[in-house]
Amino acid sequence: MMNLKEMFQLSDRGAKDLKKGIFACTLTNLSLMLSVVITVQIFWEVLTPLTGGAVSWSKMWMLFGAGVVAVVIHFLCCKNDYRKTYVSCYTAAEDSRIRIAELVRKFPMSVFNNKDLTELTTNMMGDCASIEHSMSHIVPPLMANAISCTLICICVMFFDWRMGLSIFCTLPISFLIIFGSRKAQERGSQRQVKAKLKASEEEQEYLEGIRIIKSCHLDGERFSKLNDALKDLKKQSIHMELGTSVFISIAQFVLQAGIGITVFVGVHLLTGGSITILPLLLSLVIVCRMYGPILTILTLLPMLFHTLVSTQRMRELASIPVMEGRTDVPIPNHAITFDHVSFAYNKEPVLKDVTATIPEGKITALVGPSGSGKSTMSRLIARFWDVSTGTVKVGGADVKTLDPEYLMGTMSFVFQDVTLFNDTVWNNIKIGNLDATDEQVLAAAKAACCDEFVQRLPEGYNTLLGENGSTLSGGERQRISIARALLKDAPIILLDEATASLDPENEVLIQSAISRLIKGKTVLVIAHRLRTIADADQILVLNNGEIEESGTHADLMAKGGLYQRLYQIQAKSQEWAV
Ligand SMILES: Nc1ncnc2c1ncn2[C@@H]1O[C@H](COP(=O)(O)OP(=O)(O)OP(=O)(O)O)[C@@H](O)[C@H]1O
Repeated sequence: MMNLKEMFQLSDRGAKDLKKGIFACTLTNLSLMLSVVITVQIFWEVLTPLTGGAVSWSKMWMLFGAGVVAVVIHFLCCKNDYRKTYVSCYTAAEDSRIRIAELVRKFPMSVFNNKDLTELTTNMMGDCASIEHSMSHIVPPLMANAISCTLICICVMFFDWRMGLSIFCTLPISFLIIFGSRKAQERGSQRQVKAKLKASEEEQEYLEGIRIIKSCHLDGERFSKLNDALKDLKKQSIHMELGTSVFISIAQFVLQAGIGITVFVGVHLLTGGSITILPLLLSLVIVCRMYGPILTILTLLPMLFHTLVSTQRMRELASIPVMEGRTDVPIPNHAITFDHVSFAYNKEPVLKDVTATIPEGKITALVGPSGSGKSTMSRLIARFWDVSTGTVKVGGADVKTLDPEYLMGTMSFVFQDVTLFNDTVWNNIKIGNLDATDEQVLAAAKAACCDEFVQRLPEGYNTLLGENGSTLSGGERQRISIARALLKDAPIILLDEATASLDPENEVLIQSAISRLIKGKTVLVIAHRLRTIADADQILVLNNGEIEESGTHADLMAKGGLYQRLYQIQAKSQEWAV
């Protein structure tokens, strides 16, 4: 049988806290029964004149006093229950979210090809929220009610087994109805979760593409896709709720038939002289008090089944193999080698038997037609993906054996599509090296030609950049990413040159920033504008996943092959005018 930790994908701390929450909730439930017992005693005392006796006021005062103590005990139990339950649920949700975030960091990029970001966001936020809700509002009351009901059931059985049987005889049938419908309820939950994912995906696509939608008048078509997804979500949610409520209602109806049975059996036993009025009274109070928690259990169980669908998805996420490797392998130099490397994202080969060396401290340019595999080569160096055959080595160490974060410590990336965080300019630069001093951050910003445009921003380096730095121009964003790389000061630089034509001023600034960045480093530059790499120490020409030519600019121009053709086409294109 699965334990709580496994069932809800909790950390050790989360499982321990959940047990504490259940214990506290059980105490609260039992403390409530104290007042029931005292109420029955008071009734009994009040009814004494009916049996020819007299009310004992000293006993009555004692019972009132006990009632006040019972209320105080119940209040203290509730307080403890709230504290334990809510601390445990929010701590567990925090642990789960952090664990998923750490897992995601270690996933190979192939995972992101099969899973989109909406699904991961749903895992991180939706599923964790569902577990958070279960741990606060479902599991502790469910378990506590089950424990306290069992204890009370045992006590009642000892007190009078016939009354006990009549109170609880409908219970097994109600539970059978709920458990018997579990598969159907889970299917409903899965369909609802699927519809939720689809709706989130459509919403995200709609919002991200809003500019294209407006400019191309796609409002009707794109909106109808979103509309359909939202309608389906509504339909699945209603089906799920209605499907569940049918079973809950039947189970509750069956359970409440127990009240009639208790009254019937009680009166029968009383008139037959088998019991006195006190056990009958006690049974009636218990049946009224007990059915509340049992009805709650019947309602909470389907919610628990729903949560278990979420935890199953988290279990699947946790079972994806992460990229691991060693951190104690020395990397004595920073030359990079490709040794008979072949690679495919899916079935179609993208790199075919590539063998090449990117020498230490030199600039190697990678050129070739679009889709020839240039970016793929740089991704394999950084171990974003693992090669299918052959080896990629950095400083003689096979990157497949290295821990991805350890490997990443040796290199800096400057991509075309710069990712900026919704934070200040300063913090966006500092991401390159969180241990850098203020002087170092400022020096990197100046060397990357950022200082001048940052000074013009309303709050300088403290200006918030907005989501993905949407307030900056392409050239400014690229300069921030160069400043990050300068700050990181890694020995290997992987540079993806901007394809978008920059204005001459920006281009000069970026070129000068890049020259500072690459000084003395092992550089692999993916070049789109061939004139910028004429001085590279080595140029590798990729075509259709194979290295077709290599040499210096002069060698390749003299050879008259693909490089020369590409160079001439670009030179011609610069003469074009609109
Ligand atoms: N994540 C991915 N999943 C599947 N296929 C991919 C993925 N990334 C790239 N490809 C495919 O691999 C091939 C090589 O892509 P790559 O980005 O390496 O080419 P490139 O030479 O850098 O192109 P460009 O100059 O246009 O940026 C292309 O056919 C592309 O469609």
